[in-house]
Amino acid sequence: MAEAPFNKHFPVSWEEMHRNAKALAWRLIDKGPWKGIIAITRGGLVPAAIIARELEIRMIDTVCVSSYDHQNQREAMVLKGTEGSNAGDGEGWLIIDDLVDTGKTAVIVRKMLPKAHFATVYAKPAGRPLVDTFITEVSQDTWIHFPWDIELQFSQPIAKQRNNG
Ligand SMILES: O=P(O)(O)OC[C@H]1O[C@H](OP(=O)(O)OP(=O)(O)O)[C@H](O)[C@@H]1O
Ligand SMILES: O=c1[nH]c(=O)c2nc[nH]c2[nH]1
Ligand SMILES: [Mg+2]
Repeated sequence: MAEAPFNKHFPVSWEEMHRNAKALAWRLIDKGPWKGIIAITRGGLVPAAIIARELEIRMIDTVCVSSYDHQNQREAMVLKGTEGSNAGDGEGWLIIDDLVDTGKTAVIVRKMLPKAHFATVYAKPAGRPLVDTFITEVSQDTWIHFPWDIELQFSQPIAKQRNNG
């Protein structure tokens, strides 16, 4: 699959992630009650844990999907679906992921749980129509760097990043 041109970089700290996941919990509390959460691994695990804590949800399961090797999107692999969970068609359940980008992962998981409420912390325009609730939108050519993927190091001035395309 062609490599997406990510011209902009959007690093997210643990504090921002916590704050935004909590903001998502605030949006979701009045849309409940929720029977449980399906976290899309691995990125959905962190916001799912924060939302589960805030909404006092203890029924949590996973759908395991992998579709990127770092920034290169490839065919999505479903490593585990909803078999064994009691989510049924998803009615009353929350699906949580860190972000929706092209929306491919969301399409796959929505098919498994057509009646679930799909919520992400971040959304890019191509995936946005597939999400019921999200907090922050970034442009399609932005790569979001999550705190579990990064470490502190020197960063180029924005002007230099622009010049390098
Ligand atoms: O909207 P899409 O274009 O499908 O991209 C979004 C998905 O990609 C990332 O997961 P990834 O497949 O990289 O696996 P990971 O969560 O284990 O890092 C991210 O966590 C979303 O699940
Ligand atoms: O860490 C990530 N940042 C992103 O912007 C992204 N898009 C798809 N998958 C992603 N993973
Ligand atoms: Mg993921």
